[in-house]
Amino acid sequence: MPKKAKKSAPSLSKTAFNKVCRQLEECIVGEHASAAFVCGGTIAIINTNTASHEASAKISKSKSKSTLKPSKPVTIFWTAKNDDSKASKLVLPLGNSSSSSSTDATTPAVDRLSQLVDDCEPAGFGKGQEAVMNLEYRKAGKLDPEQFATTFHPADFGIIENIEQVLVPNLNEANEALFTFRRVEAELYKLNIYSGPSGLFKKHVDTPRSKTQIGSLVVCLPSSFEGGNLIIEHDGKEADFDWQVQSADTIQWAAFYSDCEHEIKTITQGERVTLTYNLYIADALSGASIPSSIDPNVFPLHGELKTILSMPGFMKSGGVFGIFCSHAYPHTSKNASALLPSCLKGSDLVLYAVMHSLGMKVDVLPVLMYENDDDYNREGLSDGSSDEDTSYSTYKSFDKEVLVGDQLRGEFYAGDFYDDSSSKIIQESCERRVYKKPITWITTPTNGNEKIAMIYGSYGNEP
Ligand SMILES: O=C(O)CCC(=O)C(=O)O
Ligand SMILES: [Fe+2]
Repeated sequence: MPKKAKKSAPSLSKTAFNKVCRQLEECIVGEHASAAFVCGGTIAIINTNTASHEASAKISKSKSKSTLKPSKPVTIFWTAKNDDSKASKLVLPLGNSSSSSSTDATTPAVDRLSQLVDDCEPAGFGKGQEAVMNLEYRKAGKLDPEQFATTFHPADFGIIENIEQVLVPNLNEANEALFTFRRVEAELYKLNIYSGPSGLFKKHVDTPRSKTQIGSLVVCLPSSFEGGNLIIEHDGKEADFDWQVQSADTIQWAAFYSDCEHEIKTITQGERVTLTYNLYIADALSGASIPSSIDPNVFPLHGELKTILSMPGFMKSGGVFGIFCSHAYPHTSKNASALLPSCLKGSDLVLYAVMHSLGMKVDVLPVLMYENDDDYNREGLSDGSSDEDTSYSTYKSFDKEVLVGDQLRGEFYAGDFYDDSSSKIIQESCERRVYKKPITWITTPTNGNEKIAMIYGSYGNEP
């Protein structure tokens, strides 16, 4: 038995190192797989003919979705296209007793709904930089927010708080704020009507209107329709909001991160009337910040990572891990790096918080070049004999190098770097912007990452 007691464990062999990295990868991929990217619920309408406490009782017994207070019927006011001196008014759901109290009670409610449909303009979408109108891709009507008013506001029903809890949680380490306290602000964006038998909106992402935009909220007003499922995808997972069954008498809503690809299946009958809102990250109003009690160490990932990182000999002399984000971010503005940690979504936020709480320094950086090569997922080959620290960057070997920028910034884009015709100055300044330390890549971009890049180049709800 060797007498000499070792002061520290030897570095891991390549084989052992790869094994640990694979474990790390599994934990992170598991976190990506379990993270939420949507939330939603329903709000019953108080039937003004029955006592409201009956309605409330009925709702509180209904399933786990949203069991918030019921809503009064929703009124929409707009100016008629042909007669802008005349304000039109419609109450949904149709046939609710309160609709007969309207000023133009002589017009049947169902005709006023048809009038609203007629007064909408056709809704376009964006294909790359271009505004496009293509009824095969999107068939819907729209009113801009300055063209209508509504009595509905999502904040009245706790929807904003629901969204904050699921999509924008505040994670604090032992009461020490990781980020400034985050709130969600909803900005009314459009009224849309998708009409049977052929209304639809094919796969797209919601084009970020600002660097703090994090998601979209769709509120489906009570109006009977068939079809029209809203399907939202992320990272191979799918959420299917089937609103047709309760469409006639319920408000139904869904919120999701705006980089998640989504579509509206064909509306085969009726009118699917929605209010859409852009969701932004906003700092707490002064004095309004409630310290979060969600500590990153509650996540299973925390324990798993801690075990891995404390393995004797693992990355003994330090190093850099590379992990691909699960979501896309608007990151080209000048203050993107200051904003980004607090705009992180889903599993990216959890990873950031967990790693930070384990004492790691975490940066969010842009990937400037990544080639999807057949060989990219191959683990570094190893003869199992090396004890060298320098072998660390070989867990994943990418055939083409993955280029990472040294920070997020407005003037940075990959084209700078690759354009052969670029002047020397541009190339030199790009050279300085590339992250220089060797990176041990733990994950590969998921299907989603690559698809997102493509989608952003193609279909958005705006150019
Ligand atoms: O109406 C919906 O369900 C979603 C609408 C939508 O995706 C959009 O307006 O961009
Ligand atoms: Fe959309």
